[in-house]
Amino acid sequence: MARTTMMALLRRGTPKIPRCLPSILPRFLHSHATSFGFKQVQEDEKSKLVGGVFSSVASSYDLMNDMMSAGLHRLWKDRLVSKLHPFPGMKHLDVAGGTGDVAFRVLESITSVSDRALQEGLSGIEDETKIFVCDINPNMLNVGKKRAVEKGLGEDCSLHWVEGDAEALSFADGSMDGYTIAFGIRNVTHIEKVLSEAYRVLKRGGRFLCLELSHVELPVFKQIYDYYSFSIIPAMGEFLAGDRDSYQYLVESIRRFPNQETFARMILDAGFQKVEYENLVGGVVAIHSGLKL
Ligand SMILES: C[S@@+](CC[C@H](N)C(=O)[O-])C[C@H]1O[C@@H](n2cnc3c(N)ncnc32)[C@H](O)[C@@H]1O
Repeated sequence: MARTTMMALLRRGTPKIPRCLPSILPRFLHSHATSFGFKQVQEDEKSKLVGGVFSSVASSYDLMNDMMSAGLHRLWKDRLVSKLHPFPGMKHLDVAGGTGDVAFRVLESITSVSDRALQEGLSGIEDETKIFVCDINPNMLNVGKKRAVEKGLGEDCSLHWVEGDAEALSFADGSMDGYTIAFGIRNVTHIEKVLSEAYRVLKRGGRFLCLELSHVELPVFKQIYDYYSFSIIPAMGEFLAGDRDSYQYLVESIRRFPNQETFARMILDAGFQKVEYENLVGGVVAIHSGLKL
């Protein structure tokens, strides 16, 4: 009996592969482990988990930012935008733009340059400014759109809200004068892909700027900062936003992010030149910059 079955199989040739296997197989073969805070998860799971974090924190995000940083995030974002040197007519992309904090600042800065030029009687300034806020999470973008309306910018045709992934942008090659990413890059699965996409969409001469929570080296300050991060912030998340786990992830993800030097090297490897960084508050935050020449 067994012999006849074997013969039948041999006559039929190669056994049939289930039809769904080719589509499932690559996922098993190519999905690697990656970090989600201090946990190890599969790569394709990470973006879902990060999505869950930001959907959960969207409505309390701006309040929590103010509470956790004692309002300092506003100064850090001002610093980021001052390094961008925004100008009227600029095409700017703010990736992981969330609720629009950086984009509003870029627009404000451009408006004040335009107003000054008008006051000085300068004419002929090209003003087809376009600022794109790109984020993977529609909940964060929706909070941003509401804020734009509250600020009287609901009808402003310079601001564009785009749902999209930093690792695979929908913008054309060489289409942007500036690219910013604030507190976003440590949440992505492949930092290298984000950097190469930033490089691709920038024009020659375009500026890349990244504001990110970084690494504190000074020993005593580090101890205080660690205590604040791991004991106070998750408790604040629980008390103010009813969500301890998301804030626990946020602090863990900071420790997982490459240090200032390593990250600068990654930006260089993506093709950028004149790469430098500035530490703020002893390295709690760093602003990295580079040019596409
Ligand atoms: C901490 S928030 C920062 C928001 C804003 N840039 C700010 O500084 O207030 C991080 C944002 O990154 C977004 N994000 C995470 N992964 C992303 C990805 N792969 N592509 C685009 N946005 C992403 C989240 O949805 C979230 O809005």
